Amino acid sequence: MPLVAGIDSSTQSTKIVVCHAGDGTLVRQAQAPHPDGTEIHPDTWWQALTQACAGGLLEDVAAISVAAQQHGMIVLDEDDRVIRPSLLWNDTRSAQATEELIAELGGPAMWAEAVGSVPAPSFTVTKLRWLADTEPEHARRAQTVLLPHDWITKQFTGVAVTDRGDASGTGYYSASEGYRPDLIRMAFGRELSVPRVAAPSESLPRRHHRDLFPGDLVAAGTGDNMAAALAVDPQPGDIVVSIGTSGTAFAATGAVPSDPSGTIAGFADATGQYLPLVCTLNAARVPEVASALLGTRRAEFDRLALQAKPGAQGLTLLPYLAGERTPNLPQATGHLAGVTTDNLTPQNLARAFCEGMLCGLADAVDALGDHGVPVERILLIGGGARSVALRTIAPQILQRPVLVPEDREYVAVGAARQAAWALAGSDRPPDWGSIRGAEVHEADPLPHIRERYAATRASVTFANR
Ligand SMILES: Nc1ncnc2c1ncn2[C@@H]1O[C@H](COP(=O)(O)OP(=O)(O)O)[C@@H](O)[C@H]1O
Ligand SMILES: O=C(CO)[C@@H](O)[C@H](O)COP(=O)(O)O
Repeated sequence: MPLVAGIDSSTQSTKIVVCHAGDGTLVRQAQAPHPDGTEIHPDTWWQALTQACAGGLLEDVAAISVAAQQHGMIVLDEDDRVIRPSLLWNDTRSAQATEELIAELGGPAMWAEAVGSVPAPSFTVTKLRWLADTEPEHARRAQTVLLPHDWITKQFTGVAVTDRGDASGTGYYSASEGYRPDLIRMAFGRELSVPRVAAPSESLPRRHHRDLFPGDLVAAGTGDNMAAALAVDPQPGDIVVSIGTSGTAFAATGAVPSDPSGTIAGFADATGQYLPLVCTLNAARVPEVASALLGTRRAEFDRLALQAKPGAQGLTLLPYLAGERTPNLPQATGHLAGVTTDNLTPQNLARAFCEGMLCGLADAVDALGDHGVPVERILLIGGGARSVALRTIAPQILQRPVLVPEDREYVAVGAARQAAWALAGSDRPPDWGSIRGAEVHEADPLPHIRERYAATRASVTFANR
């Protein structure tokens, strides 16, 4: 049976899985870390990819596909050289540019109508405005704008190609109408060259880096959330919640809900359908920060959080440690509220950091429900899904059964499935059995924790950072 590989170049690391093309059986995998920061030179991703491929990881692989963190802006000059490090999805310095662009098109509803989403500072279009305003010399040299997965794919194929899923996060691409060069002009002052949008199962010839990947075919690739959807194949009623650097909640739908409030991004998926998605900036790193403060390893942190009573005796965290995208508070900081002489224990602190982060995701799930997306159960993935504390507390806060599929790098698996689809040349992706071996977590919902979280948020005035 031929082998295929999926590459996930996400915020914190590059992960690669090699699978059987026919049924998705995992054969081997590798990963390499990325440095911290909200601005990264693409060469760094290439170094991590090369490191993960060491020892012939891709040597007998027939087709590969690259999925990557969405939205990052990579600008190339006329010789296809990277002009400056990429501003990532979690870089909030284009907040002012975002406000300006929303107003210039006539308000949020006009954006939702034009491209399916109201831009947040994550979106590429806002970073283009920031570049034009702040670094005119770099802007002057820019000829092409790419996303992270486009750039990595180009290293193998030599051509600038993207897919509708990742393109739908730029802010200048409409899943129904294609590119909107007028919006690039509006943001940047002139047009830029953009990658061709490949069909979902298209394959491209590999032209470069035979040393890393001797096989012939490269699939179109996609954004990391779109690849995760391809891996777990959410059915009607399933909401995928991913706890990575970002927290995301999304569903696969035939039609996209148009949300002029900007809470729900109207992304396209990697198959020809849609992926309405809510994204927070603060997810796995929230408990990580508390764990570092407490000097605990992960298992010990989880034990502490589960020793505390639900509600952490009133300790409430608003988890906006990195600013926030949903709700739209790019300059916000985190708040720990309700501290008393009795409740500031390591157990309560651990629990409050888990609960606060999950309350943000519960709001995200509710937003999808409020816009008509059926919400019956949660499929929990991402690095944070490995935490016993988060798995246990999630059904209490998300107030639905939580299924945790077997421990896999689902973004990389989805990319591998896209590679298998391109290799097969079939109408539909091959059946890989999606969420095999899922563990089901159920618990009585604890709405009072969310009510206190909402009341705390309503009581806080968010100062600038
Ligand atoms: N066992 C675990 N318990 C809690 N968090 C974990 C565990 N394993 C990994 N993580 C967290 O998962 C995060 C990485 O998740 P991942 O989905 O790979 O992120 P990204 O896609 O943003 O690079 C890290 O912040 C790490 O702390
Ligand atoms: O911006 C979004 C979604 O719109 C993020 O979900 C990024 O795509 C980064 O994902 P992770 O690396 O955190 O998984």
